[in-house]
Amino acid sequence: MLRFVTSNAGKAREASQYLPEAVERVDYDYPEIQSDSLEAIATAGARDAYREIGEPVFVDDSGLFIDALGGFPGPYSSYVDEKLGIERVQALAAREENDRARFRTVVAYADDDGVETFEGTVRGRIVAPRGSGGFGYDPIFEHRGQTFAEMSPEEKNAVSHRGRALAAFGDWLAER
Ligand SMILES: O=c1nc[nH]c2c1ncn2[C@H]1C[C@H](O)[C@@H](COP(=O)(O)OP(=O)(O)OP(=O)(O)O)O1
Ligand SMILES: [Mg+2]
Repeated sequence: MLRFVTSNAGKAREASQYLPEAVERVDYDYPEIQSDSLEAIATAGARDAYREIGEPVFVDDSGLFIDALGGFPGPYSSYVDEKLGIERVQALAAREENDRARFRTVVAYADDDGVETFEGTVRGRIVAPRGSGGFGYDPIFEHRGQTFAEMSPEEKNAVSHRGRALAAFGDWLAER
């Protein structure tokens, strides 16, 4: 059994696919360090959560990086979603000519041997909100003509940043 430490139910729903063991969500909001690096944030979070919970755990730190805005909101995606909301982020992006963006996830797994990280990226475009599935920025992120909020969870996982990071994590778990 794998423990996924996250305050985000949407992440937890997507996490069981690709992993060779059952996933149990631990709803603990570990302190997030401030950094430009998702790797650094996820690594510190996994270490902290492992210390707190006393069992092997993994965490997921993700962000939306908009090319024309220098990668904003990036590692601050959660804060910006909370303070501005996705419609205002989309409005900022709509003022630019270049609508390209990428989502990134870093999964960090911590146990007695230390921390291992796994990365996933997907490229897309920022569009006016469409769709009712998914969570967070999904309605404004379009990949091959569909927003992530217009995809089923399986369709999103098959192409998403999180799906790719989880697949790499799953391969590592299966081989270790
Ligand atoms: O697949 C995704 N599709 C759309 N939006 C997403 C996705 N993945 C993360 N997001 C949003 C959620 C949060 O606003 C920010 C990441 O912040 P991040 O700190 O990683 O997540 P969180 O604070 O919601 O949960 P946690 O307790 O695991 O830290 O980007
Ligand atoms: Mg967070």
